[in-house]
Amino acid sequence: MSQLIVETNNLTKSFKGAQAVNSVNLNIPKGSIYGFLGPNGAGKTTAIKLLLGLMKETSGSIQIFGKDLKKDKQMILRRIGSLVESPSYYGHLTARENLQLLQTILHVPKERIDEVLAIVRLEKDDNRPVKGFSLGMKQRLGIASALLGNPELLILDEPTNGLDPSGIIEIRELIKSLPEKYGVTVLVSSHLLSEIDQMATEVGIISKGSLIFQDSIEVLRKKSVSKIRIQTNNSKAAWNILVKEGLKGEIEGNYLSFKQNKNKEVAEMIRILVQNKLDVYRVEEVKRSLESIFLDMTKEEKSL
Ligand SMILES: Nc1ncnc2c1ncn2[C@@H]1O[C@H](COP(=O)(O)OP(=O)(O)OP(=O)(O)O)[C@@H](O)[C@H]1O
Repeated sequence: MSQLIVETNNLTKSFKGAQAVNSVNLNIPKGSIYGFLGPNGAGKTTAIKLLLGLMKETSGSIQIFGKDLKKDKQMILRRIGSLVESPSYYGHLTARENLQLLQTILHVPKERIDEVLAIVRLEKDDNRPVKGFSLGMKQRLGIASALLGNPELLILDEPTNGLDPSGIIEIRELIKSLPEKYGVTVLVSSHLLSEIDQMATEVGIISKGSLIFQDSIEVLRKKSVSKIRIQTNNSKAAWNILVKEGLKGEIEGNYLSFKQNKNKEVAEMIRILVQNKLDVYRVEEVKRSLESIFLDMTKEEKSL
């Protein structure tokens, strides 16, 4: 198993008895883009604040870079960059001036400012006051600030919230490039599955404080099993013939639907129907969308 950058053990945070984060075991592998997915109020921000030591857990423990957050907080936090809620900056100062302030606090070389401006593609706007920036540009400056200290782990809480479609694509592409180009592990939260689907390699789904799914994006995608729908000139007759041949299917309106979806099985079904003089109008593959899987998981709150 690959090395875990973040590992939590029964992490729990209660507010007046209500559990915002409930026995969560996060496993974030090194070099991954971990998509932390959940509807609004599910507990994402609370969990992230616990990882950043901004809040104290009620129970459980947090290991980051293989060290206990309670024991080695300063050392761990120095190796993390984060963007939680809106980025903070001075609007009357330029992007470069804002980064210079941070650079002196973090004691990183001046050249790092040009590097992070280039990573987030703000090098041409570096001398403009930030108050004139678009939301997407401000968000990119927030990510530049988070990257300034050369972090090994970058934590981004809903970084695309409030952005227009082109801003969303820019931020997504930027995040996707980070592990490979700069060796950073990324934890990114979102309430949109489509967002996570397009950038994450690992996924954790949180609902009402509990982690209900955690695995690779491929495993989540496999849950969208497909079925085959066939439309003929006589659904009932077609169904009778195929069932007699041992194929299990269902009638759905004008269509027959079958779980058999291997090429050979589909070809066999069509051959049987044609040999029995039925007209085959359409053969389609229907996939359950990831969106519907996510909705089912978060509605039923059952572990998968
Ligand atoms: N400081 C607090 N005091 C009391 N309750 C809180 C506090 N912070 C969060 N909560 C509650 O904890 C639960 C989880 O909230 P959290 O902000 O972590 O969710 P979230 O998944 O980040 O959602 P969103 O995307 O809307 O921010 C919510 O029910 C929220 O009301």
